[in-house]
Amino acid sequence: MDSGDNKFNRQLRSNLCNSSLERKATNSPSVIVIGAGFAGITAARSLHDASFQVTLLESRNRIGGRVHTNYSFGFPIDLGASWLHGVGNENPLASLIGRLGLPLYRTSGDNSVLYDHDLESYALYDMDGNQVPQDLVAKTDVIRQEFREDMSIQRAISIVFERRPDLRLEGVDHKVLQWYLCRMEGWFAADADTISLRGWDQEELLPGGHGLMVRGYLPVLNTLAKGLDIRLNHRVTKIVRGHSGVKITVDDGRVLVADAAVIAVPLGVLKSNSIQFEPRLPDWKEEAIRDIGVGIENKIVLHFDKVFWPNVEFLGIVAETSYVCSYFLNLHKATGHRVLVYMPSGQLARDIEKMPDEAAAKFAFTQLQRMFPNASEPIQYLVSHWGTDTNSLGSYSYDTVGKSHDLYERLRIPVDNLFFAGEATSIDYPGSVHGAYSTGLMAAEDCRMRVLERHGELDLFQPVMGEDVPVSVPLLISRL
Ligand SMILES: Cc1cc2nc3c(=O)[nH]c(=O)nc-3n(C[C@H](O)[C@H](O)[C@H](O)COP(=O)(O)OP(=O)(O)OC[C@H]3O[C@@H](n4cnc5c(N)ncnc54)[C@H](O)[C@@H]3O)c2cc1C
Repeated sequence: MDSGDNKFNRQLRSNLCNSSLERKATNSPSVIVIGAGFAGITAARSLHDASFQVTLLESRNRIGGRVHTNYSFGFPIDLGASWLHGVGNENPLASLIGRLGLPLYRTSGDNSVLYDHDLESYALYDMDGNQVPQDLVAKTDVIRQEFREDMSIQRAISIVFERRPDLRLEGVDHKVLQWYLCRMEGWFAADADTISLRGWDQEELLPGGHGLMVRGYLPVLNTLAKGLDIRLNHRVTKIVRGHSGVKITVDDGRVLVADAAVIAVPLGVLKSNSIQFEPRLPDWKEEAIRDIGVGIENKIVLHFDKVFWPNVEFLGIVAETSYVCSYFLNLHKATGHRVLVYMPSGQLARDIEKMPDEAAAKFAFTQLQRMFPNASEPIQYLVSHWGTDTNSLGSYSYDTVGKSHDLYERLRIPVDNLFFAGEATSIDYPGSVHGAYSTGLMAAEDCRMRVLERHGELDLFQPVMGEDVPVSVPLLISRL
């Protein structure tokens, strides 16, 4: 009987006759990295520096993925990630950003309201002077301990209110609570009725607060990508693995082969099954792909010719439901540019993504007019589409109700000579740039070890770049 491996080798040999097949003719181990976002570029950089032959395949006509610095206003605007979460040496990206001398604008302290997705630093008081949400948080935590089954945050809050009607908020207090929920939904890019109570405040936050990348994230990416063999407009459609290598098919029919592959495409893309795996991925991997949530957050960026709003970091509208609440990031305070960024998430983001860009910009402007009836019309706008873009199909991952946080680790674990990277493979920092970066380093190291073990050449190659590079230049942070 023919073993799967023999079949695979025969197939490879026959493909060598195919003019559309490419393989590099050198002896060093070869790796194909799929997806030139932060994770993929980091993995490719690391393996390249460890003397591997690396080819990086990217479906878009640009690098960066969910990091996308746009210059059409004449200055940098990040349409995807814009904050470094955890502005301190513990952040794996700190040394690189510090060496590049890129300035950061800290928008908050560690426990500020802005990023307090676990609701704990509320400063909301009821008419009697009680700090209501603190109590709400404590009671919500009791619900978590009491119920063995996981539930959504929204369900937990309603149980608290059923038991303690005195905690129910009325009038503006209720609306302000909805606004905080709206902020929390922004953090997870998902609605409160889908966010897991168990996972909700379990995320590890690095110390140092949150710093906006004032000049955009692109310079960091460009530095990591320097000198790499990056093939843009190469959408991978099929991945075949066997003991002797991997065979990767691109949408124009070309086939590339290598010793191993690092898969660094977004979780939303894996969920869509637009990449065929042969043989199929194991059940535990498919379950992880299915069960980790992917949320949506978008940015509608409005550029004005004059400033008509107050000099605060965030502007918000409170309302009866979190869906109707909204908030704008004031980039003028951080960068000096006359720009406000509207950031809808969850269902609202999904609904807005169905609109043409002009209507979406108008919608955001209408929200602004509710605060400033005399607001002048924007002179330019930009609208992101992270939910419907086939290259992302979502903004970032989050814990859904009843699913274990270990799924992130399952998504990361290699399958034969396939290694997985990307924000959704980070058990410590999912949904972040530094999480994606760390997983790129990890996948590269796993790949290097496994491939060299197989080649019996573990001593011949340099280790991939580690996270413990000394920080020689401090971060440039305004508002310390
Ligand atoms: C609106 C928004 C705001 C955010 N804000 C922040 C923030 O302030 N701070 C923060 O830390 N994080 C933030 N994030 C999250 C952060 O951007 C992501 O966690 C991180 O960039 C993900 O990197 P990645 O390499 O895992 O994936 P990606 O950056 O998505 O890279 C994957 C790459 O794979 C490519 N690809 C897809 N399909 C294929 C295919 N079939 N073949 C080849 N290539 C393919 C894609 O084009 C993409 O380039 C934000 C995200 C969004 C969307």
